[in-house]
Amino acid sequence: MSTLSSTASATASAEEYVQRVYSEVTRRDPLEQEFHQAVKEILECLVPVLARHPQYQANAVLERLVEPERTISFRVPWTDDAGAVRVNRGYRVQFNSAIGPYKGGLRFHPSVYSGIIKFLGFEQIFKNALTGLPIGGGKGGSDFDPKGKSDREVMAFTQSFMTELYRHIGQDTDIPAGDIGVGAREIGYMFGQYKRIHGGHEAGVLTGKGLLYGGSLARKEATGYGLVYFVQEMLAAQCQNFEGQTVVVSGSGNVSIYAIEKLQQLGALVVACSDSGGYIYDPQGINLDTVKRLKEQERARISEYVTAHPHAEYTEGSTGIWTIPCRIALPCATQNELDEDAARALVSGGVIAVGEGANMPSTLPAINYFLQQGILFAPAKAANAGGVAVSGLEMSQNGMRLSWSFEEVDERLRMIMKNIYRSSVRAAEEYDMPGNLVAGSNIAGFLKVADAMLAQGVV
Ligand SMILES: NC(=O)C1=CN([C@@H]2O[C@H](COP(=O)(O)OP(=O)(O)OC[C@H]3O[C@@H](n4cnc5c(N)ncnc54)[C@H](O)[C@@H]3O)[C@@H](O)[C@H]2O)C=CC1
Ligand SMILES: O=C(O)CCC(=O)C(=O)O
Repeated sequence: MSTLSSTASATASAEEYVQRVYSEVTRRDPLEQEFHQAVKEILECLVPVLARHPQYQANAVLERLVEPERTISFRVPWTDDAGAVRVNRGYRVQFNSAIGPYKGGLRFHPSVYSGIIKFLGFEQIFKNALTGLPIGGGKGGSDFDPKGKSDREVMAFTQSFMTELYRHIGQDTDIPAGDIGVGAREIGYMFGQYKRIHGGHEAGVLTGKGLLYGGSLARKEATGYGLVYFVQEMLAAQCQNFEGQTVVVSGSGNVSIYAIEKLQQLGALVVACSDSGGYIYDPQGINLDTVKRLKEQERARISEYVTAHPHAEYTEGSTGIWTIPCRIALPCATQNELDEDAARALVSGGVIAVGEGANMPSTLPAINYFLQQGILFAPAKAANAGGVAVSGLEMSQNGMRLSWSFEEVDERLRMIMKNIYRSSVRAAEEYDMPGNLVAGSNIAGFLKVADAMLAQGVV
């Protein structure tokens, strides 16, 4: 066979393999749509890798990758302020430990079900591999809604959640952290309960802890800052930077707030942000002190921003934010918040770069549209890996019983984001998709995990 026809037949066989694995995923768990979407995006990028390296198919690497090593689901009973007993469902998916202990956040949001936790856990495997740190992939959470709950109710829920979760986690087995609805308050209550049940001060069992009891400086800032560092690399490769650029950032939680902070430090004009109720547009530039006060202290709605800044506008409904003309857009709220219509609106509005701070914020048609239009696109797995990377650094500090300065952690974060950018660019080039960081990051993450799996035999 000529080289050309043997390459074509290897590609056809890899395509058929990917299709078979994907069909099996959808057949086994037909309702887990977000998980299907995450699997589809990755598997499609892997065709050239599988064609070039038949050992992955021969050893059923994909079949093993899409099946979590362990899935835990449990009852979480707690008592509300009126004395009524409430019951939520808790989850922890321990997806893949080929390169280290399971690592990934906990999400508390009413939309949580197995499909959300599995998509997040699956993404986490490759993201964690990209950081270069020895951490495997996992994720967890609950359909508990912290919105409108008193501190006492949140404490009662989180203590009950940890009363079951504690037996499945540990500093060398599985290390949870925060995600949507889980911040410093929730991590603090969970750490207290873990310590009480388990005994001893096992600092490395959770990350995102408060600075007084084993947390790392710069963990709070890490995902947002890391996202901006990644996009900075992508812009620099085109001789561009953030100075004077108009930026739209969705969400107003942990990731968004610290992305906005770093953007403003770098001279960008951030004109909009949002929450699940709607978005604010402030042509003079978002006042971050007001957003921090509303979101970090008062747990208020973003609509209240206009009380302090009457020249700004509030619009109900969060998706309209993408119709605001801007040069750079950073979706930092939630999955599938940016669809193809939104992508078209952004391109019409002059966007040159999109960086994903949230996990899977863009739908597949939106991603394809950006790529077709030549928009610089920083995919979540690579661009938002700064949070888990600094969680890994928090674990290192806990293990060594010391604390690094903010500057030291921030510098390490900057280097990690630079390395993720470079390895994604390199992998895209090696597989003939130059500039496609979606393919590059999926391939670079996959190769590390797949080779570690091969080295460890059929487990
Ligand atoms: N916290 C972290 O270190 C990391 C978070 N992420 C991802 O970043 C995203 C945001 O997470 P966090 O900031 O930690 O959560 P958070 O709970 O601090 O904030 C979430 C924000 O998104 C808003 N939101 C929720 N649904 C929305 C919608 N449909 N439209 C507009 N706004 C909406 C909420 O009102 C809130 O302002 C999630 O996708 C999460 O998985 C990714 C990597 C690390
Ligand atoms: O810091 C961590 O361990 C997890 C962060 C996270 O959940 C994510 O990267 O999506």
